Amino acid sequence: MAGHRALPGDRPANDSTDWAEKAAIAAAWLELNKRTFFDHVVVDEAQDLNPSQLRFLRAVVAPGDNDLFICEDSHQRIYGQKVVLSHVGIKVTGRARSLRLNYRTTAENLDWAMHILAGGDFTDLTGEAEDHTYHSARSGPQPKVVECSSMSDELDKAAELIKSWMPDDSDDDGRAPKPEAIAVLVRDQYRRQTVVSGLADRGVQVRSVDRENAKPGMPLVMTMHRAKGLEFTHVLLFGVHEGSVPNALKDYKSSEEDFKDAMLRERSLLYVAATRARDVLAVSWHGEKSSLL
Ligand SMILES: Nc1ncnc2c1ncn2[C@@H]1O[C@H](COP(=O)(O)OP(=O)(O)OP(=O)(O)O)[C@@H](O)[C@H]1O
Repeated sequence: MAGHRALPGDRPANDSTDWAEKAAIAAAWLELNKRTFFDHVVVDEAQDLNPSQLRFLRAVVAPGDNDLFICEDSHQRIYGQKVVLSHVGIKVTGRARSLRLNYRTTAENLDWAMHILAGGDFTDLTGEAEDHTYHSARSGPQPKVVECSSMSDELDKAAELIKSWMPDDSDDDGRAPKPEAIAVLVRDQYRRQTVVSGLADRGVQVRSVDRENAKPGMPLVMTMHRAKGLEFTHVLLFGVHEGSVPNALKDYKSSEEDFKDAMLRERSLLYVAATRARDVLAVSWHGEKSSLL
């Protein structure tokens, strides 16, 4: 079994090639020399791998029963471009299965999150259109939608919400959330800093989380990208306004195809962020409401 994690922050291992190029070179070497190193490889979050990384994974494992086990969710593709597995030599025809039951979040939160996906045109790694229907057997409150008049107002409302979510000393029935199970998710590091200091000014101490593991004891503030794969009992999506989520995407305006794909990733980012909430979800913005909402 092998593990590989590709993150946007991956830096070139030396000055000449980046990780995608290394994967392409390694795949070509393995194919040319007819070498494999593993009998079985399990891949998670495969929607975020690029073609050369997938080609490398195909090349490094010996063809046989259960050689490659790939988990992917095209709705959570927040990095990279669309890939079709058959184009990189991975044949899955007739062997792919869709999982539709969400164990994490409530039906109310899931419905809200699926509504964001509904405007997108998603395809899975087999190249088939992906439908947006998931189910949850759990239920809870409707997501809270908080329109604010200014940044200061949005921070005031965020502080109120977090205080109301914080465990009360008198709670001893075990149902109060742990502080670190409360998260504020923001678009970028700049907004993260604004939220951390704005909440501190309002008497709410929170912990900013970057690459390190989150420590317990305080609510957490992190980017939506950083929250991928994590879950919290309470989540506030802060600053969901036009120009933030979706981002301005100025770099993609020259090609319609690239722009559409970048917009799909923005949709996925908001979907990923919303589905981090197990129980309680709130979303706030000021200015122009996000067109994805
Ligand atoms: N069969 C199950 N019964 C009860 N709870 C489950 C079951 N499977 C998963 N869960 C719970 O659902 C949540 C999500 O599970 P998991 O992280 O494995 O899903 P995932 O598909 O990797 O999520 P994502 O990709 O959205 O981060 C976790 O809290 C996990 O404990």
